[in-house]
Amino acid sequence: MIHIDHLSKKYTRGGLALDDVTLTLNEGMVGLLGPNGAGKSSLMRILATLTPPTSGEATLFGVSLRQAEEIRRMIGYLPQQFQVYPQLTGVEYLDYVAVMKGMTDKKKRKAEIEALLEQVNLQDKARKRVQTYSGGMKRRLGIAQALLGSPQVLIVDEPTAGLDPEERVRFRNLLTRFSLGRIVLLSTHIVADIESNCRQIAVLDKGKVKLSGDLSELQEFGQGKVWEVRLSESQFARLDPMSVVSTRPTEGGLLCRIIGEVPLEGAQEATLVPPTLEDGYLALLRKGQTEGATRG
Ligand SMILES: Nc1ncnc2c1ncn2[C@@H]1O[C@H](COP(=O)(O)OP(=O)(O)OP(=O)(O)O)[C@@H](O)[C@H]1O
Repeated sequence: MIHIDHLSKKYTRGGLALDDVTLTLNEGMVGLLGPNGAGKSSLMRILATLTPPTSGEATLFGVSLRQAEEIRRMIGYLPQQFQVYPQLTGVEYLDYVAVMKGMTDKKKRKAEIEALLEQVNLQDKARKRVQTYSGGMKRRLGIAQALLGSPQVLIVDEPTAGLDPEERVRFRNLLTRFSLGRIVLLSTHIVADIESNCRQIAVLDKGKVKLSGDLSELQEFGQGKVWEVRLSESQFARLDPMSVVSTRPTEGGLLCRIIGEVPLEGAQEATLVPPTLEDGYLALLRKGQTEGATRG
């Protein structure tokens, strides 16, 4: 279990990135969702002991962040900006990381690296220099290094950025298998990344926890707030773009899926529709902002 207790982070040259965050994260896959600048990376960097909190505390399976050495032995971490020395091959790099993680048995190290390369589908490129890798391949190497040593806690910051759809699915399945009996904390701003396999989610926005619970709670948040309406082009032009989820041209005008408390004035055929998870997320982010979909 991870306990995060009244954690705040204020950067010297910036505002409050985390504002009194309290969360309990259970075993399994945990999705950390939030828009750009919400504080996801800051929280992950703190949990990975790369930056200290300004105030507050956290424990990972009972170990305090202040015991940084012990925490580092327990975790695997994939940063958002993953950099590798380009002259190394994938295998050389993974071997180096494995040694740094204290894996002294050469034979075991080799076997684990080979297994991981297969899991992230990098066997063919493993003996080529990293400078010849595509962005997605580098990301997969990053995932492999985070998984080395089967850490109790895996912290992955936007791991699917730059992966093609096939690799995205492969990766989700890999993490789901890995999360049995462990905690995998995955940050993203793509709802689909957490939809199929996260038991628990936490939504951050502007450094604050907006919601912590299971997926159904997030979806529920959109209940009674999602409408399908047919609009003329001029009505559409007056809409607050933030409230429009999707638009489809039809014979009678534009069919729009809209998030708001009330249907639009003058709109034809406004129908309240069941929310998707993404609708719930968007409705949650809009909470506190100006409600209503029209500007006049
Ligand atoms: N080193 C830093 N110095 C100053 N401000 C920072 C620093 N790192 C992050 N911030 C600020 O802290 C806030 C939270 O940033 P953070 O990177 O944690 O958010 P995020 O949710 O990971 O965003 P994204 O999805 O865009 O990666 C932002 O306002 C950001 O500008």
